Amino acid sequence: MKLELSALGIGYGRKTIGDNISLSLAGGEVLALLGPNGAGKTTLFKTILGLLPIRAGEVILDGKPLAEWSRRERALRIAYVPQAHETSFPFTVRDVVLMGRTAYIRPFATPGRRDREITETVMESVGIVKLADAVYTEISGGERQLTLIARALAQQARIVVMDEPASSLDYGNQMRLLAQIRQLARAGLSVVLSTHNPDHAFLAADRVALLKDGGLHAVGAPDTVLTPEAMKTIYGIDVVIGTVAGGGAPVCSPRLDRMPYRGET
Ligand SMILES: Nc1ncnc2c1ncn2[C@@H]1O[C@H](COP(=O)(O)OP(=O)(O)OP(=O)(O)O)[C@@H](O)[C@H]1O
Repeated sequence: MKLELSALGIGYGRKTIGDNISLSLAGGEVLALLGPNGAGKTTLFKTILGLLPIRAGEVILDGKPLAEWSRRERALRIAYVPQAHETSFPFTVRDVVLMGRTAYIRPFATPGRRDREITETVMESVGIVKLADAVYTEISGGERQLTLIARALAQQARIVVMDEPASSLDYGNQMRLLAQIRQLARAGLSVVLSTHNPDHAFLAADRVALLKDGGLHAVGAPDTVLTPEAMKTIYGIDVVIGTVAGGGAPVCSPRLDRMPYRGET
């Protein structure tokens, strides 16, 4: 399963948000998308998913333009983890996860045993079994995020698009999610995730794409793209990037001597 964006233009109505975005995603690859607030990450994801119209260029899914796949065919191939703050009806967590099986259930049919088994398995794998009967609108932001991740996994698509999947998770769940993303990639799935944390890209991504001012600023391996120069250009922050002794992963750390509060008493 391969996803290709070719000179893609994204936006809303007459408003252009991004242009000339060309990217490809291979099977088994994890791509992290970074960029400032409002850069267009969610807009790009929604365009890839067919939720927003393509303004220019093409999205090619497995050799065929996105528009030529039916909604159901797309759902069998691409799963989406939206940002968790988007509201929803008061379903139980189990029902929300089961919704990931929709594309597999015939119209007017009820979920079968296999759908229910897969639902239980993915709830187990993201650690939300104890929440299964809780009402989705009455759980925490992080628990909602885990529920949406489980729903996407239940969909068993070959491509998973995740919009800031770690943003509300505690430190343990962030690391477990990143490990799970690597596990999905090892199983041949492709994952695109947006993140505001460069360390997450170092931990889990094969490639990084930096989105800025409506276009791709850089695409490549995390250690070639996430440089102090790029962080300064994208976020306006001076950082150092290095590996922590004692087995730590590469980290991006702000330079204390350049922090705005430097000099305060
Ligand atoms: N429904 C909409 N109609 C018109 N413009 C929109 C709409 N939703 C978002 N925008 C605009 O599109 C731009 C990109 O928004 P988007 O949500 O894609 O950014 P993002 O990179 O995901 O940001 P963040 O990191 O803050 O989540 C923003 O300037 C925003 O104001």
